[in-house]
Amino acid sequence: MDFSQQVYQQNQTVWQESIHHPFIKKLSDGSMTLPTFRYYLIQDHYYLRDFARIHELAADASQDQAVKTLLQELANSLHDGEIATRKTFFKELGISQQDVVNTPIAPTTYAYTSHMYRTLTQAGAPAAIAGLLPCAWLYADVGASLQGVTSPVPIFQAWIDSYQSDDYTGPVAKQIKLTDQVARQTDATGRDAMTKAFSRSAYYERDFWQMALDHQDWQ
Ligand SMILES: Cc1ncc(CN)c(N)n1
Repeated sequence: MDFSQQVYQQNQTVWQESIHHPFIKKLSDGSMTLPTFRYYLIQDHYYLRDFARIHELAADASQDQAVKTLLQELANSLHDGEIATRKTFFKELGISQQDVVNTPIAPTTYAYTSHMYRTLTQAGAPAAIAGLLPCAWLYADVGASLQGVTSPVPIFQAWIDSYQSDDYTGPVAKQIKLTDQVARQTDATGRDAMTKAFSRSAYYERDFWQMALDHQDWQ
């Protein structure tokens, strides 16, 4: 069985807790408050900046030219796709640069991004690549789970649409293939580090939704 399928199956409990999380329910039925959505978007702004940066750093750290090229491509598609879409959400909701500056990174965002940097520096590019995968893949699954659902709040629906589009799901398929390719080129110790990185990211993905509902802070 491919590495991706193996870790996907191993992490189904936490994965399904994400897909069925009250945050997703509130987005799709329109009951989420705008302050909660704004909180999520600002934390996700911090997250996506580091997420893109880790693609670039993993590309630099990778020995294989094809892997480097694909990671760079994925970083570019993040900037042109998801990060660009978020700029339109910020505009629509009137979230300014000053609002971002005034909002500290929250504990779960801090822990999740720190986990990805730590994985890269301590376990290397293959584990970092595995740690990036739940982020991409889970949101595609969330999008798929909401096919046929229309949120009554247009900006929530725009968020849902963005994870159902081919522009999003195309790169995800490439990222799954890339992770499997890297796993095949990695020894058992390296694959063990990849497995841990994937599981920890899946865990933080679920906690990210809860962080937003709780408006988590450092108190
Ligand atoms: C925390 C998180 N995880 C995943 C995604 C989807 N790339 C995201 N925007 N934010």
